[in-house]
Amino acid sequence: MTTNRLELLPAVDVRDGQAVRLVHGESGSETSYGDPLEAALAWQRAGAEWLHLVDLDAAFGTGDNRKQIAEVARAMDIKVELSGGIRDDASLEAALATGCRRVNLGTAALEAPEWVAKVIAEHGDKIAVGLDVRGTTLRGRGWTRDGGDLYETLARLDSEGCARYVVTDIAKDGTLKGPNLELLRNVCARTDRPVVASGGVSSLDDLRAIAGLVPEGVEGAIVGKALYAKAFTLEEALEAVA
Ligand SMILES: O=C(O)c1ccccc1N[C@@H]1O[C@H](COP(=O)(O)O)[C@@H](O)[C@H]1O
Repeated sequence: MTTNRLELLPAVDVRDGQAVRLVHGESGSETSYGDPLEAALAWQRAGAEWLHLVDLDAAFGTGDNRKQIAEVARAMDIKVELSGGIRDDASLEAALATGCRRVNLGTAALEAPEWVAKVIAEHGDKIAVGLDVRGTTLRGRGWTRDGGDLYETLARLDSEGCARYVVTDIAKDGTLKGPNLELLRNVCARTDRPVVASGGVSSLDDLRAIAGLVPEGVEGAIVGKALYAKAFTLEEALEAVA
């Protein structure tokens, strides 16, 4: 169900215990922004309704930050979208046990389609799928491996009842080069499920442009680097899309 106002999801991506931002999702491109809990609490204090919380080590397969991620999720009064390394029953159960509002499945949607269909049927809108793309090719395992065609996978997930998609243009992610509005429009044209935009937001005008796609099915936007780089404040961002 889409709302009229664009939802904003400030991001806290955790690598090796630190809040970081990557460029194009590339391992080794990290800029560190300190303690993840402090970052998350700062976004909550600034008025966020959602937190997009990512275990990057689990996504890359370089370990995990599960205990710390659970502490952050549990400390939040706001809704949490949790992702990274949720690929089987045990990791899904652990993620949902944090009290998060929903989880985002990436690699599993590409490599374990039967399991994903099963958990969509079991958990409904607690499951979103992250469609992380280069061009129209999906990428999994920390965005290091090709995982099939965007629109074929979208059609399959739609038929299985997937409630929502988080669409990331990897070429834009962490670059402050503006969102891929064409990609968002194209995905919205192929599904009636809400879409959360991710990647490239650099300015309040970018957020206003994404907000202009709400009637087409965009429900929210993840904002990372721009907030950490202080291109604008979260308060200004919330005001811009109000
Ligand atoms: O958010 C990133 O910058 C990122 C970079 C590289 C890989 C993953 C990234 N993010 C999130 O990870 C999940 C996918 O994890 P998995 O494939 O399910 O283990 C995806 O939803 C992104 O939100």
